[in-house]
Order: sequence, then structure tokens, then C-alpha cells
Amino acid sequence: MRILISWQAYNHDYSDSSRESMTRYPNKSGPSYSIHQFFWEDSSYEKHILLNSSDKENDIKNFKNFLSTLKEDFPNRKIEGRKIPIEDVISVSEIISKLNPLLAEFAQDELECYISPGTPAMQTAWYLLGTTYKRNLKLFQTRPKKFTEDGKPERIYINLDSDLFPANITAAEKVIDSPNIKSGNGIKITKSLKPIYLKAEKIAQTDQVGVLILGENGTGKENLAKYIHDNSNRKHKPFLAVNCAAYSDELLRSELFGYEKGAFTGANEKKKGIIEAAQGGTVFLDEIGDISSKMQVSLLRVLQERKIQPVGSTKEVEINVRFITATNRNLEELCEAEKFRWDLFFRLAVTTLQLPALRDRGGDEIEEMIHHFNEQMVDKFPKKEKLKISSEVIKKLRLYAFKGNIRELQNLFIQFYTFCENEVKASDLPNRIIENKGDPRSLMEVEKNQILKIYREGRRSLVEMAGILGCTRDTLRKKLKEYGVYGGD
Ligand SMILES: Nc1ncnc2c1ncn2[C@@H]1O[C@H](COP(=O)(O)OP(=O)(O)OP(=O)(O)O)[C@@H](O)[C@H]1O
Repeated sequence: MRILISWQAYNHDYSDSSRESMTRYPNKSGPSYSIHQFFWEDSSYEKHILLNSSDKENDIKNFKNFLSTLKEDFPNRKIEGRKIPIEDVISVSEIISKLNPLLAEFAQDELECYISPGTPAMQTAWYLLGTTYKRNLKLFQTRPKKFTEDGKPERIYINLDSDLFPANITAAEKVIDSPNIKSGNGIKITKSLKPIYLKAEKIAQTDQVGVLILGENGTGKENLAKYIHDNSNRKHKPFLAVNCAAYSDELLRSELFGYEKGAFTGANEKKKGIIEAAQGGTVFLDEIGDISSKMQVSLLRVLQERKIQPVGSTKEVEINVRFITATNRNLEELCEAEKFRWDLFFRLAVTTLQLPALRDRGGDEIEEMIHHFNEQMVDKFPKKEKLKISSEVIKKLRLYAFKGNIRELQNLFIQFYTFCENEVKASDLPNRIIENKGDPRSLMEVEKNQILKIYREGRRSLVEMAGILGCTRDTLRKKLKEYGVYGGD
């Protein structure tokens, strides 16, 4: 299907300029109306998705009126209004993260985005998405009629291949049908992980879309990266992971890019770097927030030019790998503090996936993971029978605030299978868990759990969520920011 997508223009689509007016009148010379008047017929569009970025009651009411006018004046056209609330209309990363699911939804269709309406950040987001979804997305803008000779606005398509745009992120070679998300290969996909793995599958199908995975240590970031690789066209090629924080700057450079014989003391042999070794596959860069500013510049160059230069070499090597990155730090804050480059951030975080901490997934999911690891360890310790886990142990683990997340729980099971015979009793638990008297969670943690639960159910605006939680939208926004999830999903 050929689909036109655009944001509504809050100023120019109405004839009055005040957004505070209770009733605003559609401007029939405005951009959204003009597109129907002048370009629809020639373009054989089958549908127009008009996006509304506000969740204010008055804006929504006026948006609905605007849609009714369009539908009345152009009765045979399919015009769909979509609410995509943007909290911060100058945050490119938020806009990209909200538009991505929409574009993924229409990955099989031919899309044209009219980028003139909206804030500069919205236009930047379209550009970046345009380079990503090149396969099925075209962008155009219009020159207003006062600047044209024939008194009609002029449509100008944007050449995404021009030198103005970094050439690295081209779109998928092939879209694979989405299978059902199922646990397997040692990964247990519980209810709270399902939407994240579903999104990951869509990302997997759009080759080379930058994806940044966020989450505390041990929440399963590498597992998720591997899942993306395994569901992509690169699955038969290598998946190589590097923990960037584990190396000094120079070592990381030679690990990633390789080196020539004699490049430095001890370089007795030429060595391929991880990126070259992963040709055709995926490189997972963990702890990306910890790389030096010099390394950030090098990585940005690699992403833009798709070439690497081994240490001590004058030749460049062309590369074809997908990069997936992860961090447990707040990269946007690092950018604001000028410790991380915004341009690199935007390349890496075209899409983001946030993994929840195990303690925020609730007792039921902790229990599911307990049973999962109990099953898993029987295979790993073949001489053992499956251990019986006493109800006291389950109760203690359900209430424990696993700072090391899934890894901590998994390690516990390795201990159980190493030391316990037949049954795990409360006395087999480490002191830190035994001493966790009663419910260790403070009121603040209970509040956090509840807020995150509602937030992760998804598809609700801030206003709706605030209504359910009985707080104001501003309080909710503040809390979500505090928890580091605001705008990242
Ligand atoms: N959904 C899951 N089901 C089963 N096991 C899991 C799941 N997610 C993670 N694990 C296991 O938990 C451990 C930690 O996962 P992983 O290494 O992916 O976390 P991480 O977030 O990348 O950690 P770090 O930030 O410390 O590098 C691994 O052994 C992994 O196999």
C-alpha cells in the first residue's frame, strides 16, 4: 500500500495562531490541507496517516475537528489520525523511539513522509529514519506557494543518497515473517520481556538499524543482542561481543580494528580485529557509555564510512557488520554533560530497548525464573536429579531485590547444584538473602514497581497512566525520568 505520513502542524494547519483557543479553525492553505489539495491525485496514495503529537485535551479535540474537515472535503480518501504523544518535541531520540514502531508496522508498505510540518527535531528524526528505512521510505518537503511561480506549492523529494547524509545505515535486504515469540535456547521470555523481544524481532528484520540496549548489569542485554542477531539475515555469520569497559583505549582499538605486525611492542603477528572477524555478522559492543572521546570519534567514522583501519596500517578495510550496543548508564545524561557525542548517540540509538531489573518484574516472574533455572541446571549437571526447592526458599527469593539481576539468580542455581543434595532449604541460601527479613522493599520500591508495571503494560498516554495511578502527569513524568525509562521505550 502507498501511504502518506505527516505530523500535524500545530500553527500552520489552523487559521488562528493561538494554541490556547478552545476551538481552532482548519487553515485550508495550511500544509496538511494543501497536500490533499495539490498532491494527492498525482501520487496515488491509498492512505494518509496524520500524526498528532499532543495529549492535551484541547489539542486532541481540535485535531479531531481538523480530521473531520479533511474527511468531509475529501470524502473518498482514507485518512487516519494517530496519536503519538511526544513529551519533549525537541528530543530527537524520543521522537525516533516513538516513530520507529510505526515505521516497523508498515515495513511492507511504500511510505512517503511529508516532513515540512513539525518541529526541527521532528524533521531531524525523519532524516535519520529516512537513512535507516531507505528501502521503503521516501521523504519530501514543500516550497510554499508564495515562493513558486505557478502559485502552487512545489514538492521536493529529499535525496537520501546525497553526501549530506551518512551512508551507513541502509535498510533491510529482506523482511522475514515474524514468528511467535517463544522461550528457547536457554532464554526464558516472561510476560514483561515479551514486548521487548517482540520489538527486538522487528528490529532484527530491518538490517543495520542502530539499536541501543539499556538495562542494569545482568538483566540480559547480551542475550537480547544475540536474539536480534539470531533472528536477522546475519544469523549464519558470527556474533561477536566486546565489553568495552574491560579494555584500555589502545587495547580496545587493537581488539576492534586489529593491527599490523610491528604496530606496537609485542605485535609480533598481524591480527584481525573483532569487527573484521565478524564480517557479515554482528558485533555487540557492551558498556558503550564507557569508551573514551577519542574512541567515540573512531567509532563514529566506522559507522559512517563502513571502513576500518587496523592499527599501524595505511590501508582501510571495508566492513559489513551490524553493530548492537548496550549500556547500564544514562547515555543522554552523558551527552548533556558532554562526555558522550550526540552524533554518535543518535546513530547508536535509532531504536532503544530497555530491559527491566529482575526486582521490578515482580515475584511471579522471579518464581518463573527460579523454575526455569532449576530445569536448565539439570541438563548442565547431568549426574544430579532435579532439586526440590522448598517453599521457604521460593518465598525468600521472591522478596529479594537481586542487585545482580538474572545473572545473580542463575549463579545461585549453580551453587545449589554444586552443593545441595535433593532439596534446596532456606539454610542453603547465602546470608544476604537469609537476612533479608520480611519484605525488604521500602515504600519507594513498592511505588516504583507499581508505576513501572503500568508503564510497561504500554500503549497508554502519560495522562491515562497518571489517572490509573492517581497522581498528576508531571509527577509521573518525574518518576519515570528518575527510574531512567522515560522516553526510552
Ligand atoms: N531471559 C533470560 N532467560 C534465561 N537466562 C537469561 C535471560 N536473560 C539473561 N539470562 C542469563 O543471565 C546471565 C546474564 O545475562 P547477560 O550477560 O545477557 O546480561 P547483561 O545485561 O549483558 O550483563 P552485563 O551488563 O553484566 O554484561 C547470562 O548467563 C544469561 O544467559
